[in-house]
Amino acid sequence: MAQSTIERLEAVIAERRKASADSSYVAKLTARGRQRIAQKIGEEAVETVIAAIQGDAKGVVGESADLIFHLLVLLADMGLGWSDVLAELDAREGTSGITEKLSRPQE
Ligand SMILES: N=c1c2ncn([C@@H]3O[C@H](COP(=O)(O)OP(=O)(O)OP(=O)(O)O)[C@@H](O)[C@H]3O)c2ncn1[C@@H]1O[C@H](COP(=O)(O)O)[C@@H](O)[C@H]1O
Repeated sequence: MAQSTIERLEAVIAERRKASADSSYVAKLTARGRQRIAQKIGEEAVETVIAAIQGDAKGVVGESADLIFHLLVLLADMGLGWSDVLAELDAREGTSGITEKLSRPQE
């Protein structure tokens, strides 16, 4: 099966975690610790929110990419992966009242 963009990026992040901090952003950020990685997620989330409020669609796309990238770095640092997040979302499928309402046949 073809790898998704997220899966390819996860593999790159896993590899770059082992690189030298001089040659890799992932290695440099990882060396600074989980608190700093988490802080970067907060910063990127705020930048996404600001772009959204400004109606800056290109900005939202760029900041969302930064946000998801940093989230993947955090998941890797915690021994987790995107598949864990997808499994959680799958488990929630059909549990929301809104989803049930939307999927119920019209009377
Ligand atoms: N997708 C990304 C990616 N998105 C954002 N960034 C980096 O995230 C940083 C965010 O910018 P900021 O201005 O907020 O932060 P900064 O001032 O550079 O750094 P801080 O000291 O503030 O943490 C920038 O340095 C970007 O280069 C990324 N760095 C790497 N990747 C991917 O990760 C791969 C491995 O990268 P290296 O680890 O550098 O080899 C690359 O091939 C890319 O595919």
